[in-house]
Amino acid sequence: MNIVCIGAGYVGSVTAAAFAVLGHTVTVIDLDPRKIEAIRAGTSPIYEPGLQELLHECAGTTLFASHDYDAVGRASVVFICVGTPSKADLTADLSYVKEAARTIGRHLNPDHYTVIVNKSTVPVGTADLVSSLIEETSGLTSGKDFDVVSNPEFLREGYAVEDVFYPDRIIIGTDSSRAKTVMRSLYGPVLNREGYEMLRGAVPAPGTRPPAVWFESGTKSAELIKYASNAFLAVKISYINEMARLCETLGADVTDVAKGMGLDSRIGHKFLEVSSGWSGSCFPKDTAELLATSRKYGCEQSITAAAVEANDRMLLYCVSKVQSRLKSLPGKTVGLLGLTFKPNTDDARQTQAQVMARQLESLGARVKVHDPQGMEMFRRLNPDLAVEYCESPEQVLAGADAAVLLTHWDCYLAMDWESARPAMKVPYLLDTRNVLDSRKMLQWGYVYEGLGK
Ligand SMILES: NC(=O)c1ccc[n+]([C@@H]2O[C@H](COP(=O)([O-])OP(=O)(O)OC[C@H]3O[C@@H](n4cnc5c(N)ncnc54)[C@H](O)[C@@H]3O)[C@@H](O)[C@H]2O)c1
Ligand SMILES: O=c1ccn([C@@H]2O[C@H](COP(=O)(O)OP(=O)(O)O[C@H]3O[C@H](CO)[C@@H](O)[C@H](O)[C@H]3O)[C@@H](O)[C@H]2O)c(=O)[nH]1
Repeated sequence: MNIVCIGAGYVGSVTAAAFAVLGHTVTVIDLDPRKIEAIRAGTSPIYEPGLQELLHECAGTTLFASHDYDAVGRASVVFICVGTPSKADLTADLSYVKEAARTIGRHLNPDHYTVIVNKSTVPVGTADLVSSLIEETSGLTSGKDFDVVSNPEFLREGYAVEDVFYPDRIIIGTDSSRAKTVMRSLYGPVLNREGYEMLRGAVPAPGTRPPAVWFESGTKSAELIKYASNAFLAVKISYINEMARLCETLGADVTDVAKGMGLDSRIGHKFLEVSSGWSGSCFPKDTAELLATSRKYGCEQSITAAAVEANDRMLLYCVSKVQSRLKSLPGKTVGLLGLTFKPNTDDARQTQAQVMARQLESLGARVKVHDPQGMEMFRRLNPDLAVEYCESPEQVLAGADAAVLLTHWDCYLAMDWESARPAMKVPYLLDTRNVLDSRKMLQWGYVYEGLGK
């Protein structure tokens, strides 16, 4: 099939590479010339494990990149994978989706049927909006010349390649049987887990993951499934983080509590890992949009609202731990390890580190930071922060009065903490992920604190 992906970001570049490796002819379109150049050269425009290998395999043979929309006229399927960040009023900014829809309309081929698939996370009703914008600029008729399908994406950054080939479910929101047939044929190899042979071991062996579930619904339900899923996961994390604070007060251990809870198959172990809170380019904006829309329709999602509040409180609680340990922050140096919202990504949009660095600076502390992949984006997104960017975690610890481990990158787990300790002015370490060996850290002279213990 001839496929187009509009947007070469975290979703678009992985989606495009995956379908290209499965043998389709794919053109990825972006406005950013650096991303186009990178894909053409077979190099990854983002840091995502496994993506580089996929791009290397298909760039220039089945995968092409362009800044113009000409390939839309040849495509049977056009994916929309552009960003939907929050606007000032916290609703989703649909300007990129609308612009993409209008431009697709100007390039659609009237001589053949096209399916336009929205993968961006968008408010309920956006598929209908996209459909009417395409009708406006193409002069074609929805349901006859083209259909718009809602196909929300559930990939996780850091595991995006694995998730695209081995999704839990594929949600297809459309009433058009013609569009459903096209989508089923496109996703056939993914449903049948056929990607493995072609990927030469880049993803888990067949049989190690349960089969994907194909689920059809109306467009509105499909759009809401995405927000409902993200909000539910955010609730789960906020729940365990709040429980962690209770554990500290009562003398229980949240790791044991989470393990014990997770043994109930109705609850499960996933998303019960303690942290300073959830963050990143999805949960904050998606919970905000869900709340804004639900309020607009007089149907506030109070559980999601509580999860957001608890999440904000959790981060302030971590700041207060540092503050109470150091007594006063002016003149003190605090090191932050981890600027991305999770390991194995360079994505530094809306992270815990961003909020914590701001809080600490406003309280008078000097802040030093390190991240193995996220420093460039963090610096670009936070030009007003006066933080010192360090080349190594050891450099962050040197001379610091306190350090906070925010993101559990492997390099922080593997570093020589024993040798790094003497360089700290005060060896206080707050491990917000509970990933370091507390016994060893204490033995090496750290004033070590986890969360919920
Ligand atoms: N990042 C994730 O893990 C993830 C997972 C699932 C769903 N989503 C959703 O998918 C969407 C995309 O997310 P992302 O993280 O990939 O975004 P991103 O910001 O990384 O990438 C979006 C890309 O679209 C390009 N773009 C914008 N307008 C364009 C236009 N008119 N024509 C061509 N290109 C255009 C931008 O230049 C950018 O490269 C969002 O709605 C997001 O919520 C993201
Ligand atoms: O037990 C946990 C699990 C996660 N987190 C944090 O929660 C945030 C989100 O983590 P994760 O969900 O793994 O990252 P994303 O890549 O943002 O993926 C989420 O957001 C995507 C964009 O919508 C969806 O596609 C995915 O299904 C959904 O998991 C990060 O800050 C994590 O550190 C925790 O604190 N504890």
